[in-house]
Amino acid sequence: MVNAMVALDRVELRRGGRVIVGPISLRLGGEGITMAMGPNGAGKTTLLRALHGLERVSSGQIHWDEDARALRERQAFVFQTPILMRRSVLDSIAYPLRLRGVRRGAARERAAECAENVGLRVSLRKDVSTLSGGEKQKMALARALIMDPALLFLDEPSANLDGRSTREIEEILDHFRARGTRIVMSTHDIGQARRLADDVVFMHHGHLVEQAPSAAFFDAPQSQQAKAYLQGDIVI
Ligand SMILES: Nc1ncnc2c1ncn2[C@@H]1O[C@H](COP(=O)(O)OP(=O)(O)OP(=O)(O)O)[C@@H](O)[C@H]1O
Repeated sequence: MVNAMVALDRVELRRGGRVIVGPISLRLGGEGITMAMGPNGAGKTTLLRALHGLERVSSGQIHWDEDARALRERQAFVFQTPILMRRSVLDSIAYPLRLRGVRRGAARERAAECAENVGLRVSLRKDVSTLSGGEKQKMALARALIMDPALLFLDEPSANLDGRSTREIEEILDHFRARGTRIVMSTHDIGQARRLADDVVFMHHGHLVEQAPSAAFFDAPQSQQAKAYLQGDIVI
């Protein structure tokens, strides 16, 4: 297990003629669950996407530690709105394995196990387009987990889920953290953040406002913006 994972050095992302994130400098360690928090439009999704390599950085640098290379070779992203393919649930989950040349029978067998692990209790022969929002999210999580990722990004993974499904997802994430999966995720669910986070990155208007271990952040947030956000007030 690595002790440090990634350092952002004055990273800025500009889109449409304006800065949407940055400049941000921060360092993330190599273990546990980092929770990106902050109001709508704070830049959480953009930050996660940039870390996953989906967004071009306009200036500054993202330095991955030498030891983090092994993590990066096995990374996955669960999007807020799952990407759907015109396939059955089983074949959608199996898809990443099929892409890597795993035979259909073996890939489907593993896909069924992953569906079971995330509590996806539907017929796996169904077309994914017929799933409910929460079921689609679980399908997306199963599809990410089938690769047994070492580094997992999740953008509000339980935004569409009811309480029970949310807890099921949290148990799964807990389980993967315990197995050493490094998780970086975002949520607006403060209860979820308290339950899961090891450390918090709090953003506002594209800037990093605060970064702290979870207990310190929730017990004694330092910034007015974080205090307001945690109290459910409007963040100015
Ligand atoms: N491709 C883009 N072009 C222009 N602006 C963008 C682009 N992507 C994101 N933005 C803007 O950047 C800002 C940050 O967006 P982002 O989705 O990262 O925020 P967020 O913290 O994840 O928000 P939410 O909690 O609402 O999901 C927003 O103002 C958004 O409109």
